Amino acid sequence: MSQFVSIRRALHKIPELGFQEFKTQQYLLDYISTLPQERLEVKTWRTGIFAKIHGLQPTKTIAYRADMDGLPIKEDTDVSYRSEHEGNMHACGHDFHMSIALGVLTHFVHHPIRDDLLFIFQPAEEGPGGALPMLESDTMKQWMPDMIVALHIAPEYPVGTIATKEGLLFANTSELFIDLKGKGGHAAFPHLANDMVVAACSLVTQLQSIVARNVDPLDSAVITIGKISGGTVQNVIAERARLEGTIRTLSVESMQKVKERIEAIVKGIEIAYQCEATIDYGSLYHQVYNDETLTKEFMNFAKQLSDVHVVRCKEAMTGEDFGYMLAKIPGFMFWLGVDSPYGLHHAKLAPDERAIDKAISLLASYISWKGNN
Ligand SMILES: CC(=O)N[C@@H](CCC[C@H](N)C(=O)O)C(=O)O
Repeated sequence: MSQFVSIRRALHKIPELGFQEFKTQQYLLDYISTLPQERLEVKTWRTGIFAKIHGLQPTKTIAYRADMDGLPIKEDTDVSYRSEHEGNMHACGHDFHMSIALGVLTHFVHHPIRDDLLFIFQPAEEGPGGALPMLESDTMKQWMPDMIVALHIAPEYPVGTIATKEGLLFANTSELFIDLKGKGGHAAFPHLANDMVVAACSLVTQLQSIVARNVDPLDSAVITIGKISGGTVQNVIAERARLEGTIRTLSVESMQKVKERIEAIVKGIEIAYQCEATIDYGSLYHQVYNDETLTKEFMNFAKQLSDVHVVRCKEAMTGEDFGYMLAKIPGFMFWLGVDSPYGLHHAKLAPDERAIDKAISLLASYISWKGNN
């Protein structure tokens, strides 16, 4: 087994939620401290890490970003290295992203190139978002790169395939939390209460009409309610209910429109169910918009490699706070095929680890080429 597959397995065992990546950060720092230090400079930022490799005669800085957090999902695999943090799982591949970053970093510590390289280990991608505050940190201002690259595992593509496109790759996202407060009461006397379970069910159904009836069909949007909670016991009418979800839109205009419609529908629920409602949009993520020139150049570069198959994909309704970095720094993100029968955010996600060494070798050759030219 390659060194970076065992690193991935070690990281897979210790998934931590956003801004709680303490063990993960320590693991990465411990590994980085074993490397030759002459050209390395390492700084921490909250639970994240910046690692700079000083180039031989730098003309620019090339950055590579890997996210670090896991998800609050109970792993349902029987692999020997499954999560030891009950209830948390690396179900979005960030364990892959980090081990690949360490592999590329290790390569360049041993084989420095002309340009400076900056490795960014970023916390809290799944929420509340580490990219924006990290971008505004003093270290980032001091080491601001000239270009930036990141990847995301893609269960639907075979190992050896990468997929990307110029321009828009991932959607604009906004979290969505709606709290409803009515009047609880005895299950036998519904006329004396305002039932928030019924209000919540009606609200979920009405929210689905927004995408169907208010968004331009040629401009995609998604509203997903991933979690509903409410009530206390089977024979008590619920006084409170909470909906937790996410909004995805391809355009900024549609995001605005969707929010206006959510607010109007929620006002209607307040009137119809004689309750109070509050809406919280949580964290927002900027769309991932790939630099046209750099993406095209990368795709052309990768096409020349015999063991890489390049696909020009469609945009996806996934979100990524890497979009904030791309809004400021030219660069791109690409999908890395890992061929799992279960998708991202699934408790049985089983990415093929052969993708790790393939990604390290692709990135090492691309960055060597880019950082010497
Ligand atoms: C690649 C990926 O799966 N990203 C997450 C980002 C979540 C953003 C935020 N918590 C939200 O739900 O809006 C995704 O769910 O797309």
